Order: sequence, then C-alpha cells, then structure tokens
Amino acid sequence: MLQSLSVVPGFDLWPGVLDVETQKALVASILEAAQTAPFAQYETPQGKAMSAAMTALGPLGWISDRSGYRYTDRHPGTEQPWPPMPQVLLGLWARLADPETPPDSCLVNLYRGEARMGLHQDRDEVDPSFPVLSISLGDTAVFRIGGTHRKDPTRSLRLSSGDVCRLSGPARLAFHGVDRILPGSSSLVPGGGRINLTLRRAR
Ligand SMILES: O=C(O)CCC(=O)C(=O)O
Ligand SMILES: [Fe+2]
Repeated sequence: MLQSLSVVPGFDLWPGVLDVETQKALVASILEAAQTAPFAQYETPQGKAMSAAMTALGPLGWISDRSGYRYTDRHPGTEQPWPPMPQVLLGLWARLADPETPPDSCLVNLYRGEARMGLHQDRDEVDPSFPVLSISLGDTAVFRIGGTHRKDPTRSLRLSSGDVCRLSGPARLAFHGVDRILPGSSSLVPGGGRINLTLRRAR
C-alpha cells in the first residue's frame, strides 16, 4: 500500500498521488459532467449562499437548501440523475479507502476567488465507518483540520493539485474546512481556482 503522511490520527495525506495527465483528465470529465449537472451555490439552511459552487457525480449528490443538508438522487436544478463517477475515482477509492464497497457519491466543490468553506463535520452519511476520500485539483488550498469538537485545536496544511487525503477512524468526524485558496498557484482549472472532489459512502 502506498505510504501516506499521517497528519493527525485518522487523517492521512498522499501528496501528489495523481499525475498531471490524470489531473487534466479528471478536470475534463468534471467540466463535461457540469454541462448536464451545472455547478450551483447552494443556500445554507440559514439562507446564506455558500461561497463554493457545487455539483455531484454518482448515484447520490449532497445538496443544501432552506430545508437542510441531504443526499438526493437528482440534481436540484435539472431534476435529472447525477452524471456517473469516472472509473479513475472508483479505482482510487478501492485502493485508498475501501476495496469492497464502492462510493455512492462524489461531491464536487469549485472554489474561485475568495471562496472558502467554514469548519464543519461531514456527518450526513449513514455509516461513518466508511472513510471520506478527498482529491485536490488546481489552486492550492489552505486546509484546516481539528478534532471532533468544534473548539478543539486545529492544524493548518496546504493541499496542492494531485494530493489525496482521507478522513477515517478517529478523524472521520473531525472538524475541517478551507480557509482560502491561493489564486494563481496552478493553471490546471480553466479560468482559475480549485476543484475538490470528496468520495463518500452516503447510504
Ligand atoms: O475542499 C476541501 O478540501 C474540503 C471539502 C469538504 O470538506 C467537503 O466538501 O465536505
Ligand atoms: Fe467536509
């Protein structure tokens, strides 16, 4: 198994695990999928627009609106099923997350300009014994990870294009977020910015 850096217990980072060709192919498939499942800035349950734009791939997609956070089998705008997950993502999950059970959801986050993501836990999945596998593409992110309580101390690290990280075990419900992205640190994403993919087992 590929060696990872264990940043905090249960949080593993594989720097540069995706080569540039794979990164380019992933961005191309995401932009193609976004033709039928367009990126949208969802509203939080409190009625604020999120700064990252989102879409999803696979059987289920995570969405947010005034009614709350949840997984749905349809894009909220088009009411069509989400586009399929590229094979390379399924392979990566089998290798680094779970060889037996495939992910049923890939959330796609697009960060442009000042977009960020506040500290949160990923807890809308039914069974948190499955890890969350996160893939970074494009501009570098200043990522923050803490413990399972909001007030726990946090660590900050940079996630660069091609890096993959995993929240599992004691870090699966750790608070984490993106303080900011470093604009212009990569030219991978057309028009600039960062794309983050999180592979999950939602149900
Ligand atoms: O963009 C990232 O690196 C983190 C994304 C995230 O935490 C999420 O989508 O739940
Ligand atoms: Fe998250």
